[in-house]
Amino acid sequence: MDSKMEEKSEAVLDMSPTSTVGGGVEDIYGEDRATEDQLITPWTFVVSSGYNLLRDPRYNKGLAFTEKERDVHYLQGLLPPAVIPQELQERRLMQSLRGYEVPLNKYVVLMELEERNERLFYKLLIDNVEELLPIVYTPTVGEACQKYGSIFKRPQGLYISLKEKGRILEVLKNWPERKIQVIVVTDGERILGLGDLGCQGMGIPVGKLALYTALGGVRPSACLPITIDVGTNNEQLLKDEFYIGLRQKRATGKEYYDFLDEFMKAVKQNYGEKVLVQYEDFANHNAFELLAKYGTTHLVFNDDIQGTAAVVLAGLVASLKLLGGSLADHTFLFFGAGEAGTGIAELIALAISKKTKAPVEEARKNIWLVDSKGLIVNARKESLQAHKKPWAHEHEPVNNLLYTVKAIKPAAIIGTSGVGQTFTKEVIEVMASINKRPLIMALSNPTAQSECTAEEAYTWSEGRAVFASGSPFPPVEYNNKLHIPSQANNCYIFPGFGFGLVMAGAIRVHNDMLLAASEALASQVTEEHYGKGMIYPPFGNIRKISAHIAANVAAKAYELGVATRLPQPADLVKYAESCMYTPNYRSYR
Ligand SMILES: O=C([O-])CC(=O)C(=O)O
Ligand SMILES: [Mg+2]
Repeated sequence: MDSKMEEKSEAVLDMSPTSTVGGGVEDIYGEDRATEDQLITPWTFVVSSGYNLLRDPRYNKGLAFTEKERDVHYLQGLLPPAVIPQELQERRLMQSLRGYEVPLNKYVVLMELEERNERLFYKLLIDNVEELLPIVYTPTVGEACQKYGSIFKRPQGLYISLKEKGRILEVLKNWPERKIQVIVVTDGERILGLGDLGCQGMGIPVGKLALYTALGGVRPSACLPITIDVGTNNEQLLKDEFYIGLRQKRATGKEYYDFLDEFMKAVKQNYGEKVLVQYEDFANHNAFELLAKYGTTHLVFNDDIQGTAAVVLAGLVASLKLLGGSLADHTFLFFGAGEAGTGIAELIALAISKKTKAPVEEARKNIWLVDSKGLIVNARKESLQAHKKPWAHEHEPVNNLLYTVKAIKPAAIIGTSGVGQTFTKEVIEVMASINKRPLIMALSNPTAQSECTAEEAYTWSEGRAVFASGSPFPPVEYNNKLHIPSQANNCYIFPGFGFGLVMAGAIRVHNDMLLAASEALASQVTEEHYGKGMIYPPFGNIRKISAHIAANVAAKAYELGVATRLPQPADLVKYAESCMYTPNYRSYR
């Protein structure tokens, strides 16, 4: 970049209230204030018609355009004569989708549909959520990220790479929508349990935001997927001729944090205080720091730390119906002490402390964590990362999961390590010998990273396990009884949680909102579900569940004084339902 350009790009960032150039009220894009040498984006809005209308995924209806619409919008001749309703389009597409055996092919077909006809895509997703969730989300989305370079067709979100350093605000302005409510951002360093996938991690923000709309009701145009590309340490990708990202090792330290700081500032400048930034699949060594750093200045939420925590806490609370006792009566053992492990552990401790009025430090004592070096104990405290230190309890060192289970005798083992097949037959058998109903949570994603399968958990515990996993498993018949595994995945929480924040115009996230979301989810599990061994409600009702979560979260935001949309609606559940995006076609004048 030459020095003149640099000057300009710095100038564009200088839109502080102290700038000497005047600006109109709510001149959030700096267009009024800009001087001649400052850069702005020349926006135009056009009415779509004819061929362009068919190519516009937001408004395209394909063969569902009525005769009148075809007349008025210059579509005659551009479509075959048949006019078919959306329901028939849906039926036809589901039939063709079911014809594909390979899940990745289904993924590609669905993404193409999203690119072609957005409302039809969401109609399919909402009406067939249980069938399509494993395609647009874990496990298939993991494979899609691994092969993203080969299946890439069109960008579905914003790529912000180190090449754009100093110009991130301009890059944000290249996105065609201005009224963004939710951003999901990754830097691709820890995609599910698959590790560093660099720029190809984009599949995750795209998938998460599809669920924001389908499960939570946030309108698609208000969602923005972002991948921050600071390089990758994945040698295989660096050598892959089809890799779509920067071919360099990851930037770290000051360079990384300065870049993220520019991003966070640009986001606030461009979209204001109320845009939600959801951090997704960052590596542990950055995730905690980013959340702590921006939690006090921005509306940020880390799905892997906080979303997973709220979901798992809900499942634990629900499981008490099957296990008996209260949270404070049980011992929990985590295998994996990263974002998910410590995030869940901390929220359990907070929930116990609120209930028993004991200090959080006291509540932590029945919660044990194992990392790659073994049980986290006091003797290791000096060398532990900050997020692990609160979990160092007094115990002799143990560096094997089986021995740890024997020593700690937990009611639940919760796998959050990203390493598959670690809950062995011996581990489950010991859990079953200690507990009448051992709670086994194999949370790592995608399926191959699961600590054990549902079938293994039921078989090895002779049908007594209460089982939940991060990625879906089919029901298992054991001893003539059908066991229905639960899917303890953060997608139960984040869509409703984010929707609640947006609804209330919240400007900060608070732990009490996580507890509120968790309670709302647990309250949706019924006796019928318990009877089948389930500790989460089925996904079929997810929009209703999301409305309850959103309402509880919004209520908490109002109570805490961080809601800006006033006055508070009288019935928040009804209000949430009434605000949700619906995918049926609209009629065009
Ligand atoms: O994406 C999912 O399925 C859950 C999640 O956040 C992760 O595993 O990182
Ligand atoms: Mg994640």
